[in-house]
Amino acid sequence: MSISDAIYRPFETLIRPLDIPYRPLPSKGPVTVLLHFISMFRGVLIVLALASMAMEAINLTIVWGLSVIIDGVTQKGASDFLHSERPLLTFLGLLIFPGMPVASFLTNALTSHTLGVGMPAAIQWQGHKAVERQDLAFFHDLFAGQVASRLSQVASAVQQQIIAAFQSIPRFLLQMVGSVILLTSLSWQLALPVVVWIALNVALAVKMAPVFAERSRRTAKQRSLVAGAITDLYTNMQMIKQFAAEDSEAGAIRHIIQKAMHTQHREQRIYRTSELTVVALNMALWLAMLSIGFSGLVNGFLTVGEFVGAVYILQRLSGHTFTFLQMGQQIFQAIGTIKDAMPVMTTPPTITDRPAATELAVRRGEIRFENVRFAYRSGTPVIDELSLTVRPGEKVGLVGLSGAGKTTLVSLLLRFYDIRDGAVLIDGQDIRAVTQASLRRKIGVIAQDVALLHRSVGDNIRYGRPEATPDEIEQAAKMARADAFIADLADGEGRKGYDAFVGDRGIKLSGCQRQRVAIARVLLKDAPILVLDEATSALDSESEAAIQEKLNLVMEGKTVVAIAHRLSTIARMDRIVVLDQGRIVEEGRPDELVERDGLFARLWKRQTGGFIPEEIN
Ligand SMILES: Nc1ncnc2c1ncn2[C@@H]1O[C@H](COP(=O)(O)OP(=O)(O)OP(=O)(O)O)[C@@H](O)[C@H]1O
Repeated sequence: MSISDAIYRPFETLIRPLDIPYRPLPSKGPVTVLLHFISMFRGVLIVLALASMAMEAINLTIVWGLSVIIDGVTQKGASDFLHSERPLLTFLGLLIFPGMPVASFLTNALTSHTLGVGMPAAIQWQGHKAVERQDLAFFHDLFAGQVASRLSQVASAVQQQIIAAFQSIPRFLLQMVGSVILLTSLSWQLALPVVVWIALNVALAVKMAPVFAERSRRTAKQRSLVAGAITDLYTNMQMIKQFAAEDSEAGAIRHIIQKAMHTQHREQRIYRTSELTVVALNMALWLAMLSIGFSGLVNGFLTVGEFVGAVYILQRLSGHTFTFLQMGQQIFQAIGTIKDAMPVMTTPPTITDRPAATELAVRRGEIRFENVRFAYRSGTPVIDELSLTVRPGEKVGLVGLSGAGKTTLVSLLLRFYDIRDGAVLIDGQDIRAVTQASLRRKIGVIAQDVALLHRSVGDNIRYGRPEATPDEIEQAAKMARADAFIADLADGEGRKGYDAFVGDRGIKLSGCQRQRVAIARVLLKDAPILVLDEATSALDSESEAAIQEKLNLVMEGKTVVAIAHRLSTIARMDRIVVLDQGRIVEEGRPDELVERDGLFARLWKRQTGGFIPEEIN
């Protein structure tokens, strides 16, 4: 172990932020959130407060010693004083060294190594655990960038302020009380203006606190709006460039930044005005103290040592009021930041596992929707009294006009939303009575907009089954016919094949290649139920034939619910269910439905080039 390890490791490992068990954040207000995090680190924070109070006590003792030395030397002469007061001088010397540097190192190491690193990590981790539990509707309502920026703003604001508070508040309080006591012991006439000055400062702080809090909250909100808008822009850069909308988007961002600046200016005005008030109070205190001091020297109720001591105390006290004021501002800024981020961190998730939730056991793979009614927040039912049984191993195609409720129905099966009335059952088990994780593990999804993470292709396929071996991954890729293009992949960092990164959301792969990766992923997952959300967009016939062939492979032996747009998929289904405004209006084999001259037949007839048109007149 190196010397540096021996010195710093204990501070670095004093708290292990990622091992602290998750506790839901209180939702009663920003102060309760601050207290929540304070309680997480209370031991270290108490030590920090004691260490910084020790530093202040040392400082005050040195000031007291200084006035005793000045008076002793003037009264007894230097050499007599040195002889008679040796123990006092030794004590003061030990305080200066090693007392002061040791207390200072301890405070700084706890502040920077232990809390400065550990606290934001813990806050970010706990915040992430809170966000991760949220249901999909939460993410639809917020910019992802805004969520991320709020979390990191909270992490940095909270840690800075908690540390500053524990380091400075006890120290400042001790300094005030100690200064008043010390001044009183020197001369009560000197202590009096300080007491009045403290009372006026406290009154100012109490008056300004709510104003600071409100202004800070507004600034934090504007700041996260800027971050959210910019993230939204960068995420959709391709679309923006397609419309050559860079200039108009820049105009919008400019407007948001301008607004944020305006809010910050308003906030800073309040702070500067309070600072000016504090300066005026300090000036008044200096004037009062100097007048009393000089008249004390002239009239003999003060010695030179007492006067020098008083000036030194005053100089530190008035200097620290600024630090204290700044800290007050920062604490309010932190409270504002927390207040703004509270909806992100403390909204209780609406979809949760019941305490007695069991693991979903799929033996046959039957899906049953029983009188299901569902509406998004807007209120009008999107699924209306719908009953449908998908037999084990059956392949059901959902067909209907855009907005009929097909995607919603599939989201309900995955329990992305909870239904208002009715039940969704898999092999007789209500999906609300089983854990969400076990439900989603049993359902493979191939969505029309294949989402890939910015990781290697291999890792994206492994997402289907995290414990899969490299051999199994390659096997799945081979079955999905993805192996050929994967072998040729290379990214900017020189990674090749399965290790090559795919770009944000898989942007570096073609649509067809993304589909194949998605198919390999689902093949690897090998879930008994498959949900297929087919793209409406046209594929060239060769790609379509290739994808269809792979889909056959994935669907084999599974219960399938497919949002089917392509004729080739529709034809392959055992049964077609036609939805209109959240209700089943027709169902049957594809050929039967063509015969029956209903909505499906109309959709079928209007097909051009093999795809169902989005709208019919
Ligand atoms: N997250 C959401 N919040 C609120 N309303 C939604 C949401 N998602 C869908 N809707 C609404 O619910 C209705 C049904 O939408 P859904 O996506 O289920 O239709 P769909 O049949 O899958 O359509 P498409 O074929 O165009 O994908 C639509 O009116 C839509 O506006």
